[in-house]
Amino acid sequence: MNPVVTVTDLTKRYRGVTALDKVSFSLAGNRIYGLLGRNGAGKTTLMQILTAQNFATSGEIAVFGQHPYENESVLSRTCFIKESQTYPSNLRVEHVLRAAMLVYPNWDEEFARQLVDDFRLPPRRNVRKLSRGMLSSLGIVVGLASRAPLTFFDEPYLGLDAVARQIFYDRLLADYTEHPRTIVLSTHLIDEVSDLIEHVLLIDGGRLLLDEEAEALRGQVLTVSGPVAAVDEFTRTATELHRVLLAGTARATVRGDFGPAERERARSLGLGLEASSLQETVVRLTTSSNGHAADATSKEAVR
Ligand SMILES: Nc1ncnc2c1ncn2[C@@H]1O[C@H](COP(=O)(O)OP(=O)(O)OP(=O)(O)O)[C@@H](O)[C@H]1O
Repeated sequence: MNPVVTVTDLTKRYRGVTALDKVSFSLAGNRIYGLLGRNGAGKTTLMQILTAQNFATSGEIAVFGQHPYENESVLSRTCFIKESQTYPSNLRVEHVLRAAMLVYPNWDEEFARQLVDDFRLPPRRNVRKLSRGMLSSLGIVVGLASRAPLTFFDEPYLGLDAVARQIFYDRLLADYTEHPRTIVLSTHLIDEVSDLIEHVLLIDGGRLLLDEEAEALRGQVLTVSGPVAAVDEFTRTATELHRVLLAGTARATVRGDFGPAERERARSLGLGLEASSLQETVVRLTTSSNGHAADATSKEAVR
C-alpha cells in the first residue's frame, strides 16, 4: 500500500532556530503513530507543514501523494486538532459541529452527538464560555467524528481531567478498530498512550531520533541490574543510555537486540532484567543522545 505521508529531508528554519533538520519518514495507512519529543522538539512545526499551515524551508512532502498546500482533495481528508484550538467567538458548540460536518466528508453526526454526551458538552453554549477542558473536549469530538483518513492530534488535552482523557483513549481505540485510519497523536503523557500507539516517531532538537514499531521497541530497551562488574560485562555489546550506581550495584538502561541468547547471558551473569516502559525509553533516549547515544552515556552516581 502506498504511504499516506512521505517526508524527505524536511527542514524548517525560523530566524536563528532550526525547528526541523532533514527529517525523513513515511506514514502507512491505518496505523496509530505516537509523535513524541521534548518541548520545542519540532512536533507542532511538522504537523503544521503536513497540514499546509506552515511552509518548509527545504525538503519534500507528499500527503496522499500530493502537496497539501491549497489542495482541497488532500485537506478534506486531513484533520488537525491543535492544543489551543480557537474558534470565532460568536459560535456555539453546535455551530462548530455543524461547520465540521460541512468540511469533513466522513463526518458521523450520531457519533458526534454521542461524544458530546460523553464529554458533557453543552451544545448551545457559546465557545467563549467553555472551560479550558471543555474546549479541548470539543476539539476531540471534531477530531474523532470527522473520521478523516489522516488525523493529527497535537496535545489535545489541555485542561482535560483524567476521566475525560480516558474517555478520549477509549473512544479513539474503539472507533479506530471499526474505522481504521491514520492517526498521529502528539503527547507528553506517554505512559497514558503507550498501549494505543503502534509506531513511535521520536523527534529531538528537530531531528528524527527514532522511527520504530512500538512492539519492536519494547524488546529493544531493557534495564539490567546487579553487581557493577556483571553489568559492565553485559553492556559491552549494547548501547548504554543511562546508569545509576547504588552501593556496589548498578542499574543500567541499555538498547540493543536482546534475543533469547542475550537474555540468558544476563541471567547467567546474575543480572535482573526488566523491560523499560515507553516513557522511560523516550526519556533515556532524549536525555542521553543528542543524536549520539553511545558517546553520551549518562552516569548518575546516587551514592
Ligand atoms: N513562528 C516561530 N518563530 C520562531 N521560532 C519558532 C516558531 N514556531 C516554533 N518555533 C521554534 O521552533 C522550535 C520547534 O517548535 P515546535 O512548536 O514545533 O515544538 P514542539 O515539539 O511542538 O514543542 P511543544 O511540545 O513544547 O509543543 C522551537 O524552538 C520553537 O521555539
